[in-house]
Amino acid sequence: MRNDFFENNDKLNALEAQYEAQKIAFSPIVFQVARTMRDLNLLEILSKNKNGLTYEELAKESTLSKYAVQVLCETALSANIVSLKDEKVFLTKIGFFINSDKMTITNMNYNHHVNYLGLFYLDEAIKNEKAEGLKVFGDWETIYPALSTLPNDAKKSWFEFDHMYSDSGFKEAIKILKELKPEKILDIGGNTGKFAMLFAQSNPEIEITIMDLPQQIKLAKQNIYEKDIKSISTYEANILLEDTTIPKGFDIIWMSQFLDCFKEEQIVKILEKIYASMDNNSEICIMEPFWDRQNNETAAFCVINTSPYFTAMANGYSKMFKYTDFEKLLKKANLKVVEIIDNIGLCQTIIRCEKISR
Ligand SMILES: C[S@@+](CC[C@H](N)C(=O)[O-])C[C@H]1O[C@@H](n2cnc3c(N)ncnc32)[C@H](O)[C@@H]1O
Repeated sequence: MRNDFFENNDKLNALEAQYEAQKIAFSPIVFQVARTMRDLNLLEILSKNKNGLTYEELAKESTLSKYAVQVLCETALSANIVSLKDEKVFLTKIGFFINSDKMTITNMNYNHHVNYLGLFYLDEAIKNEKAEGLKVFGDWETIYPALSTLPNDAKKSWFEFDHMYSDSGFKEAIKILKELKPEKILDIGGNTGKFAMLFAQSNPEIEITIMDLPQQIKLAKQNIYEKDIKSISTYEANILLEDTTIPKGFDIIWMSQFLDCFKEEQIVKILEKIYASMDNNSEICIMEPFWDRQNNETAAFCVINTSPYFTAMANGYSKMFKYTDFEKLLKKANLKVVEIIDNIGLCQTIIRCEKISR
């Protein structure tokens, strides 16, 4: 496992560094231009015209004005999204990824529809430890109860982002959980039931219970009903409330991209609550994208840069973890790590833990 990401990152000379700083200063503009070119089909048109197009030709094919095409293409040129040769515009490899790569498309939609407006309030959110950016969608303390009622584009982009990263690990995760031979699994933060339903479809003999907030359980119940799955039950609860207890009798307590929704003190309390529900044979399986356990720097970059969403939009206080920080919380909750499995799906790690005193 590599863990040297972003080391030695101060090697540029002053001029190079100043240029990099301008890329950051103008990054919202470059972002919006790239997205607009993607959404107005300009990148797609260029991808189909391998011999390049003049601004006039691109304007004609896109039914936009020459001014519109040129203003977008010049920013795209400066960002290496297109190249220009003999007055013709060509799509570069970066342009190709912006237009066609699923991960780039999903990240861009999520940043545009969920984060863009709210991140304006990041400084307030950082100071107040409150999701101040969420006011662009309504009067909410955290995004979780708001998820099912977000504007359509935001809701779709949020779920696509969430599902792309966690779903990519589900198949392997199911195999790993099955090998542990559980009879009953509790899926805390099971959201709309995607994991539970996938699990249940191939393992109908194993009982699985989804625990989540009422708004998500409502959607999960609908999905389970539509698929007519009998082995899934639901439990509506806010895990943070003092009087919420974790039901006993589960062999595996599964949490996928759940604990990153909370601050450190809350995570320890949640783990202690779970600990109290466990018997000597039960174990906790946590799936999280830890930035220091990724297998490449691109993935580490994506995971790290999800954290400011938690600050400005989700709750004001949680983040994506560095594993070396997270393991300290497990210790505090008296849990012993028995196995760490990296490279699950796009970016996930599964940690298996049991009670220290077992
Ligand atoms: C990032 S999503 C992860 C969903 C799913 N496990 C996955 O891997 O895609 C976090 C889930 O935790 C739930 N959640 C957040 N705060 C909660 C709380 N206080 N009590 C119970 N569930 C909560 C959210 O409703 C959401 O479904």
